[in-house]
Amino acid sequence: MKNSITLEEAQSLVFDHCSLMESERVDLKESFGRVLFEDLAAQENIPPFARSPYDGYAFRAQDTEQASLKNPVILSIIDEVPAGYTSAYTVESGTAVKILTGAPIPEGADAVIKFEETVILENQIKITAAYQPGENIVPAGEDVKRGTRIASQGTAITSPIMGLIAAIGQEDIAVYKIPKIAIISTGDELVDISEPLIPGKIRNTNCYTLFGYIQSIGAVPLIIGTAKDRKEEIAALIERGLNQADMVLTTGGVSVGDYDMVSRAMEYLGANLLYKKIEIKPGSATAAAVKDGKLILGLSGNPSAALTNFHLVAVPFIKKMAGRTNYLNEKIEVTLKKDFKKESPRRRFLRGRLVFEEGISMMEPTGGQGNGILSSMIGCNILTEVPGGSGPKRSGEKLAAYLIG
Ligand SMILES: Nc1nc2c(c(=O)[nH]1)N[C@H]1C(S)=C(S)[C@@H](COP(=O)(O)OP(=O)(O)OC[C@H]3O[C@@H](n4cnc5c(N)ncnc54)[C@H](O)[C@@H]3O)O[C@H]1N2
Ligand code: MOO
Repeated sequence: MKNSITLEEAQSLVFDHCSLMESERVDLKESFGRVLFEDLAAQENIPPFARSPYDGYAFRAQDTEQASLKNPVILSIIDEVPAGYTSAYTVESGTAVKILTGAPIPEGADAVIKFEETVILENQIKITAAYQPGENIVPAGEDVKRGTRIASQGTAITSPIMGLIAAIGQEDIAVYKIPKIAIISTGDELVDISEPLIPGKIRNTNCYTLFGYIQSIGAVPLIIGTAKDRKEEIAALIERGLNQADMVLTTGGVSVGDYDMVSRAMEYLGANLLYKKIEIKPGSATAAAVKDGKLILGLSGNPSAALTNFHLVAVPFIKKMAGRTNYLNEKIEVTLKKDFKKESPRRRFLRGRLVFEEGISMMEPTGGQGNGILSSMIGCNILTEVPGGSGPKRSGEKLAAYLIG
């Protein structure tokens, strides 16, 4: 077991114990946000045939080689092809087929003229300019060529990917199963929303905040319950969580106090403790263990300490387990919009919002930075890093930040 490690060491220790979810097949309509278990390639060209992007006439470009205002070319209309149909005729020299937007280019034709650019005579059209082969023709495979990869394994399915899956005619897709995440709250002081708030007690907020965040990353939260500060009670709930879910999150009871029982409960269960304490602020109070191949991550009771760890350790882990190949928080550079007056003897993460001002990425703090403050998580979409050993930071200074969510 390691004590007091860096964030990166903690991430690498938990990633080493990450088993990817198995696969299942889902209907296309159920696939939004699911993670692809297979590479998707186009078996056919999209679109499948060369088509007209305009309402007009299809003809042979060669017929118009000498065409000009003074020397117009007259072509006979031999057929009409609306979208959804094909023409039975072959366009020979001197002929044209009336074509509607989206219809396949008839055999023999290699150019299209828009209605408004022709003079329409009875059963004939007049063309007064030369057209090049391929002009006004959308080739087969313009969007995606046969054999091209549309999306890779490990990608979360987005709306355009859904559309392209439809384009290749796949009704169902292999995806990773959705991970279930157990949430356990610990602390004698906690009461749930339905219970009276008697002196000395506080409402359990962590459980609901985590519930929402877990849903927001496409995993399924399971509230297992609240344990008093007794290692046996916590261990029993962790055991239940391990039986029902793919990973267990606890909150509270991970610091050094007499009642901080979570790591003791992990040991009591026979779990393999990976680490205690990460060198970050907030969120140093934490512990991680593995049992039955599943991760048990002990988060702090303090809401922002818990959420800093959640976003920097638990979320990448859950995304990785869910099959995502892009599971790490994206790192960007931001300019501080306001001073941060405190010193940071230890590496610190500030809660804020990414805003753009005159093209510059700025960090606007979302509120108080104390480790017990939850309200500054509202609107927070980046955690900005103040390196350990820093003095106060002034507005205008540039810092690294991690996108969360
Ligand atoms: N002597 C020391 N004391 C503390 C240290 C230390 O290094 N030496 N570290 C402090 C830091 S930093 C933190 S963070 C906390 C971590 O404490 P725990 O993670 O063990 O959490 P608790 O003590 O159980 O609770 C802390 C705080 O959060 C409230 N809480 C707990 N659960 C919930 C919940 N589900 N919803 C809302 N709020 C919750 C709890 O009532 C406490 O106020 O330790 C410091 N102490
Ligand atoms: O140790 Mo606390 O978890 O930094 O805020």
